[in-house]
Amino acid sequence: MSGAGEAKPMTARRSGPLRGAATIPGDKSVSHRALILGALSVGETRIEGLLEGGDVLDTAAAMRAFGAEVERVGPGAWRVHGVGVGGFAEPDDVIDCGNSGTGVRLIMGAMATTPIAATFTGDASLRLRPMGRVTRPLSLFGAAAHGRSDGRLPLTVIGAADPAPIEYRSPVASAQVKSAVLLAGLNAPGITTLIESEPTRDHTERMLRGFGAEVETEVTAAGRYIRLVGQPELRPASLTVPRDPSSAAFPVAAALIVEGSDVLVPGIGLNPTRAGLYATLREMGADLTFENERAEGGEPVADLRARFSPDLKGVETPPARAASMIDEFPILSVVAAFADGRTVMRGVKELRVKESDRIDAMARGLEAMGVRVEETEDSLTVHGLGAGGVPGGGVAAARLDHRIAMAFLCLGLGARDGASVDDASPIDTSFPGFGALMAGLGARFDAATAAA
Ligand SMILES: O=C(O)C1=C[C@@H](OP(=O)(O)O)[C@@H](O)[C@H](O)C1
Ligand SMILES: C=C(OP(=O)(O)O)C(=O)O
Repeated sequence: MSGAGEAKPMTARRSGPLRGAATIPGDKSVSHRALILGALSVGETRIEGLLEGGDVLDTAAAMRAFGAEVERVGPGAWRVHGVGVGGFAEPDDVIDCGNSGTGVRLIMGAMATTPIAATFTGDASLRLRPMGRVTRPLSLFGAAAHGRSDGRLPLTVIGAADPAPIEYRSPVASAQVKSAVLLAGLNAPGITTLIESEPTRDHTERMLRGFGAEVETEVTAAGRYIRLVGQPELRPASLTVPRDPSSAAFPVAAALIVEGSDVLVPGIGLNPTRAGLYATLREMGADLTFENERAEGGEPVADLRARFSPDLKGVETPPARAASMIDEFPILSVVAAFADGRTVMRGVKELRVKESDRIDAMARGLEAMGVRVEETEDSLTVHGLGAGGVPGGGVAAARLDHRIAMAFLCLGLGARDGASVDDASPIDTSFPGFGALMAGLGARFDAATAAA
């Protein structure tokens, strides 16, 4: 869905207490992988709790274009009839991955070792994002990629007819790069090895095992060696997608900064490779508890409870933690504005190549709300104003970035004069129903830009 829709300006007013339980949609990372691995297995996969946001719906459409049967059988309930490893058909049109870096990069990996060609595109945000990080390792399997300069979309991948397995050390801490290499390795004979220096989210490895592939991870002083045995026959699976911790972060953060709040978000995925925000919030002094810790669908989950936290303190987040909270820095920056003292986020240059340059988007938006910030290429510092101390009243540019839009709407709920975003429409890519869910807790969003 790459058409530029109409912008939807939105304003959040300063809110009374947020209270109640909030049902968060399914995890976006797990949802993409469930559709792709379902399409690569032989037979019928059943998925419950699939995220029905724009990004994942684009991946579902792409899997159909490569020949899988993908059918919605009820709310969040999907059926995928796969074509098997190496069984992808050549799509007869361009694959449009909309706003989704995960979608396009994982699908390029999944088709790169099958002798077919596919052309990929996306919306104005995705067309600016670097694809060379994926096409470079895919070329080592024997695939070719022809795109715009700097590997930008639109881009055509010609899959390798006679793929050879590779050993590849990822130069960036990226689960998308890792996953693209592992998915390509599925159709290469022998062992494909991906080495990462920092752990990144491991949903691909977990789910590949669940579909019957042999994947082992060895942690050494030289890095994490992830080895996949190629050309398995993937068995279809029945899986339930955990609720998305990256989406849960928004109502949780809003509860921490709005006086009198007490919010429960049940059944949230708490895979340690995703949980860095929650560790950070606790270090800041957040009143955050984890109840009913359990395992669901191969992933650890818990019920999170967040209460208003008037005594938050600024902290430093170390580079080694960045990957485990990479999508949460926008909302952490908002919480940091309501803390006492400085919060310094280090090792975050990957934020510059997300749906927007998130360091710049947060810095300019926070300044518009009366918050002082400093940035370097690789860090963001927010000078907190304490509980109730954020003036707000500005308009933040969302820049086609769902997380920037949600972060500033949450800020408005705790700021003296509220906050506006110029376009809330990207929110549907990852968190359909965000406005209704927040309204259910007591938040007020108006469809207009009130601030000047
Ligand atoms: O693999 C995934 O599902 C994702 C990996 C991360 O991207 P990078 O791999 O680029 O860090 C993250 O930002 C994205 O939202 C989802
Ligand atoms: C970076 C994100 O997604 P993607 O890379 O899949 O576009 C995100 O959801 O914050």
